[in-house]
Amino acid sequence: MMDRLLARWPLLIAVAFCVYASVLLWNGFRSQEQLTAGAESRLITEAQRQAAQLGDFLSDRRVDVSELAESHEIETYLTNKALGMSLRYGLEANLDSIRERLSRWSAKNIVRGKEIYNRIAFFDTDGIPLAEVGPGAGAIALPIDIAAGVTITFDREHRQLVVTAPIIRKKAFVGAIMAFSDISILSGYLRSEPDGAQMREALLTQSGEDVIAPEATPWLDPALGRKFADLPENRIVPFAEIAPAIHVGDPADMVAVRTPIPISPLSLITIVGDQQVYGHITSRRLLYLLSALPPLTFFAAILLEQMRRRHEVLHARYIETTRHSDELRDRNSALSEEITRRKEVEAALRESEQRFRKLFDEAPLPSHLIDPSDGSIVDCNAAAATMLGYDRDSLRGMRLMDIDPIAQNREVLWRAPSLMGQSVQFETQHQTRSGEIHDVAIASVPIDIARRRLACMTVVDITERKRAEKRILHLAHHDALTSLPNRILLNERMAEELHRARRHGGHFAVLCLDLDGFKAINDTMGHDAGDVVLCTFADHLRAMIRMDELVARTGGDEFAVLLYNIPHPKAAEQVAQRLLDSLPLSVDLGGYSGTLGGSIGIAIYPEDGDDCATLQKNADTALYRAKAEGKGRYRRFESWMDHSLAERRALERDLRLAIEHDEIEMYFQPQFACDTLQLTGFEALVRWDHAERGLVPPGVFIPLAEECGLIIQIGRMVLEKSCRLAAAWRPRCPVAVNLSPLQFRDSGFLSLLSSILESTDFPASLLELEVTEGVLIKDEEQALGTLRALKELGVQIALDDFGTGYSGLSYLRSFPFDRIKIDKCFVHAQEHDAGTQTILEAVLAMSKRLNLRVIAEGVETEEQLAMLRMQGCSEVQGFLLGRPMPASEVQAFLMSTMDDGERYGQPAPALVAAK
Ligand SMILES: Nc1nc2c(ncn2[C@@H]2O[C@H](COP(=O)(O)O[C@H]3[C@@H](O)[C@H](n4cnc5c(=O)[nH]c(N)nc54)O[C@@H]3COP(=O)(O)O)[C@@H](O)[C@H]2O)c(=O)[nH]1
Repeated sequence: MMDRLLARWPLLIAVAFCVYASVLLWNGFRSQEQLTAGAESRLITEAQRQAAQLGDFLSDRRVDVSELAESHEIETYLTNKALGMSLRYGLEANLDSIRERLSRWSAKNIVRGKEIYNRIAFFDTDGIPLAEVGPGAGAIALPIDIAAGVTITFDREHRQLVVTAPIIRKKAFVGAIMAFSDISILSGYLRSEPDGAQMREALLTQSGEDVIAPEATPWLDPALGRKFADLPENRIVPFAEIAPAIHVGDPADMVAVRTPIPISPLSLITIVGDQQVYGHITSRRLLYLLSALPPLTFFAAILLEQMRRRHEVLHARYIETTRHSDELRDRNSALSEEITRRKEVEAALRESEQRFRKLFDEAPLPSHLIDPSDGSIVDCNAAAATMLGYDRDSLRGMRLMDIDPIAQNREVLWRAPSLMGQSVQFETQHQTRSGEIHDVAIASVPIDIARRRLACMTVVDITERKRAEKRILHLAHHDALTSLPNRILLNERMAEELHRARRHGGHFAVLCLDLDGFKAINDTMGHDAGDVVLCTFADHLRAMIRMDELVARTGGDEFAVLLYNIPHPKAAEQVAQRLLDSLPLSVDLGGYSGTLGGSIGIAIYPEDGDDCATLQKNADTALYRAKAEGKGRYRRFESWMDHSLAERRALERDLRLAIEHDEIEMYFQPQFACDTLQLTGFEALVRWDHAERGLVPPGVFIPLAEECGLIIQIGRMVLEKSCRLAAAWRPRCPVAVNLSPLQFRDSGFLSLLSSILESTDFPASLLELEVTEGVLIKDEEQALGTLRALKELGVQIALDDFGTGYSGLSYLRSFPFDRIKIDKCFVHAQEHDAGTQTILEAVLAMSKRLNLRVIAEGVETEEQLAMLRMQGCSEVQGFLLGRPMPASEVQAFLMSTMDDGERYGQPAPALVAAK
């Protein structure tokens, strides 16, 4: 900023000078004004003083004439006349004395040696002179303005001043005294400086027609008198304004002023050279000239500044032009190099084009040359023509959209990039001449041929890959058995719905369904039957749930329903109720017809969870609750249900402590031969007597231990204790130990078992391991291997809980079981359900054929025992015959049984065999 200002220093100085000069000029103008006013005032005062002198002279004349009119001679005459005195004998004498008086008086009024008055006369009321001195002029014109008193008038004809004093007696005009003076008497008072002097004076009558001056007054032409008479009083007027044509010296340099002379009809005209008035004052012209100086300086500075700027611009342009010409020279040489290089490149390009043409034509992959500006097929190779079923010439005239039905949708993928010379890859579809659609992958590269920017599109037929992808995608998101969406798709849809609900609000619900009774069918009727059941139930669900809602299979017999954007939470419960109302579902399994029930757990967003995992977990918790409350019902998740989770954690903690402190005890429940009721062995069952919780049933803590892995430790302890205790019993007696799936699959289990058998010295043949179907279903091959290895150790193997799991009768054939254990629910159900009875009979018949022993557990009544006997069951276990007892009581029980041997008949085969 400062630099820019400093660069303009001439302009700044000019501005400063202008300001300074303007102030000086302003002051000059002001003092010139004051001096002019002073000079003019002096001239006017001088003129007024001169006019006052003349006025005084005239005033004296009035007094003179007035005194005459008052003189006693006239008084006497008038009195005598009034008394009727005759002219001859008296009045004439009076008139003589008046004449004498007039004569005396005239002789007395002398100026510059000359009598002032030419004539003095006493007139009667008719204007007839009664007495007079001086040359007579006859009567005067009447009337006289008596109200005006003594007046001074100008007699044009005789160029004389007339002083008239009317004589009034008793308010009546009785005569007048009039004195006549040559006007030259006044001009004697006027100043005139004819020899080049500047000031001149003249008198002018009111009308301006008469001029009184001491000399010839060419400057006061009577023709101009009117103009002079009209001049404003006591105002200085340039002479040139009044009489431009009159030359008195230089009229342009003269000024005039009119000053009225008191008590007379005359004005004093004074003209003065303006040099005389304003001579000592700076010329206005000079001041005006000087006042032009600042703006001129300013404009000159601006001009200089503009010239400076222009110079700067021109200088900059000069430098720029020099630089450009240098650049131009450099570019010219670069251009000629470029031209040479381009020629070389063009030659190489031509060669490359020829090579490309050959490659393109003979390429095994279909290829098209497309003009991206209009999508026309410029060329294609033989492979492309073959693939599409056209000849090459026909294809050349077509457009891409003629062979690509969705080309328009794909245009955005390739057109603009191709126009900009970019390579792109995209997938689309091509239609053959016969209408067949192929999925294709296109690799498009830009290519310039004959100065045209083209896209070379190489086509790969991916129809098969697409089909496979679709299949894989479907399989990844759907259950292979029922074709329902699987858990993955459920999770995806749930995540989408969660996103929607979070943004726009609203509710959605997850319903978890579990089939009641499925396991029994699966176990007894086999996997194929189970599959039919699952498919039937899936179809039923699909039919019950709206098309726009999602039904998924999430596990074995577990299903889920996703209800999108439900209007209110109750809607989910209504759907659940409608589903339950549609159950139980009848299934026809080739001769056997059964029914399927279900339980439902509901979780609703956002009340029951605000993320997918929580909602699913809570729906599962609610399902668990529904089943725990008796199946065939729905439950919506409630927060207290979560408390059971907290409770579960506390239980886990206590269980760990119990294992640590060896608080887990062994109980043993006796087993008997069904027909003789002779003791055949014991089942080892754990008991946990908690200091505060009391007796915690294994049905509670064993599943928990399985979930948290503690079952490995408990199982080892149970096995070890059972073998150790049983080894001490006499007589030796078989003991069945429950083996959890986790233990079964534990890689160290076989060596653990061997070492326990060895350390406890318990015969392997007396040990029976009870396994459930759960150990088999995951990996049948491995399970079979483990079972065979166990058999090689010499232990017995029983299939526990038969009828409640997934397995069917086929398992009995495939795996080396020694005994199967019919679950207590079958034992209880057979009493009033003919179907269960039939299944039981079939199982027993098949076991017999396979030479398998069958033990039925949960026998509580004589009726149940009787039925089992009737059906040919080999062994029984149940509260009717003996409850689980502490280890400490087993030996006594064993002894009593032996003592009471007759009551129970012969020992069961196993016991016998053990002996
Ligand atoms: N892996 C292990 N599992 C074990 C072990 N100890 C027990 N368990 C399993 O816990 C479940 C419940 O066992 P429990 O409460 O001990 O019940 C057993 C019997 O008391 C009960 N039973 C026997 N007779 C009757 C009867 O007449 N009525 C009736 N209501 N219940 C009766 O049956 C259970 C024995 O079942 P099972 O093993 O299937 O033969 C249970 O599943 C046990 O397996 C262990 O050490 N390891």
